[in-house]
Amino acid sequence: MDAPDRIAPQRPKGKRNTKHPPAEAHSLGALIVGAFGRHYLARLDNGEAVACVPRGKRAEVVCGDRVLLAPGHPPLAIEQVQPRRNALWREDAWRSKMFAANLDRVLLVTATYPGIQHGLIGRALIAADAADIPVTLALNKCDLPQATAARAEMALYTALGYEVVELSVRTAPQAALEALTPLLSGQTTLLLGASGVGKSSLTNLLVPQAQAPTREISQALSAGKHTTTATRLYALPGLPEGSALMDSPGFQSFGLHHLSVSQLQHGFPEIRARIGQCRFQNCTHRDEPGCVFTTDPNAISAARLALYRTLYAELTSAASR
Ligand SMILES: Nc1nc2c(ncn2[C@@H]2O[C@H](COP(=O)(O)OP(=O)(O)OP(=O)(O)O)[C@@H](O)[C@H]2O)c(=O)[nH]1
Ligand SMILES: [Zn+2]
Repeated sequence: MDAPDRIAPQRPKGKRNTKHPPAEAHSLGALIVGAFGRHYLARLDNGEAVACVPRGKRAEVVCGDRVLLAPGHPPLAIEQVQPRRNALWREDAWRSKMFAANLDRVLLVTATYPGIQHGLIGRALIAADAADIPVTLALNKCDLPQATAARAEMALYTALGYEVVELSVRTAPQAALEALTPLLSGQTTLLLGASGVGKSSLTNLLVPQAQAPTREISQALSAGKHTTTATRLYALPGLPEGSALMDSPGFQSFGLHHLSVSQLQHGFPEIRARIGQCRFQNCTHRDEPGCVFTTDPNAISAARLALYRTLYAELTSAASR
């Protein structure tokens, strides 16, 4: 952990430095609800929203973090990040970057049209599994004629034990709300999906006030150029206290480079289920003789095996760099 993330040490009694009082004495507890590059928006425990910035250059702060802020004039300094329950990484051109913390669920939206992106789903399932965060898959645009074929494709995930919820956000918004309410109640949910699946439609349905404040906030923080990679956390109106939706527009892919091979394998339920069934105990399931995934065509689908092998190559080449 970087030094700026650590709490300021307690000074001995009687020698109190009034310029830098200990963090515990006056600091304000807050939740990071907006991340715009190096500018953050936090909600204080009294409900007030304030702009804040990390104290150290290298301090890592993400949406969903619980923090302690130094009192003063905004932007307030982020003095400490509380230990995270979990975190997720996103990939940009060259590296993985942490972007979300303290989640209860990932809601991954796909759509009958323009089609299901199995690579994105597979990566999301692995990233979330490694962070121990449950995933619910949503199939949107079930009003379209492509629904029958898409449903059949999604049956793969149901068979692997994942929950798949069917939605028609645009044509049946009330039914979508009813299907999602039990999942979202009292939880912090990260909403993800490829462009065009209906994610904005769903965000607007769940958080009607989402659009306007975002513009104001990003202008106030004069971080307009960062808004495409901004991550925000919205309280969900009409649901119990603590129900929140995290939105990360511009998200393209999960960062998986920090994962180990065993985390990768654990992220595939069908590989997890066959542990110990290959000839070699340390089989990597690529081209070893007697590998159950090569010899038994029912062990895993061809596409999922190909995804596993691609990710294996990515992880091991990243590790050797
Ligand atoms: N038929 C149908 N179309 C939908 C549904 N939900 C959203 N759409 C349409 O799908 C298109 C994409 O929806 P958006 O909400 O903009 O999707 P998005 O995932 O936010 O896409 P980006 O803005 O590109 O990130 C729009 O034309 C929506 O009207 C649905 O349930 N059924
Ligand atoms: Zn094997």
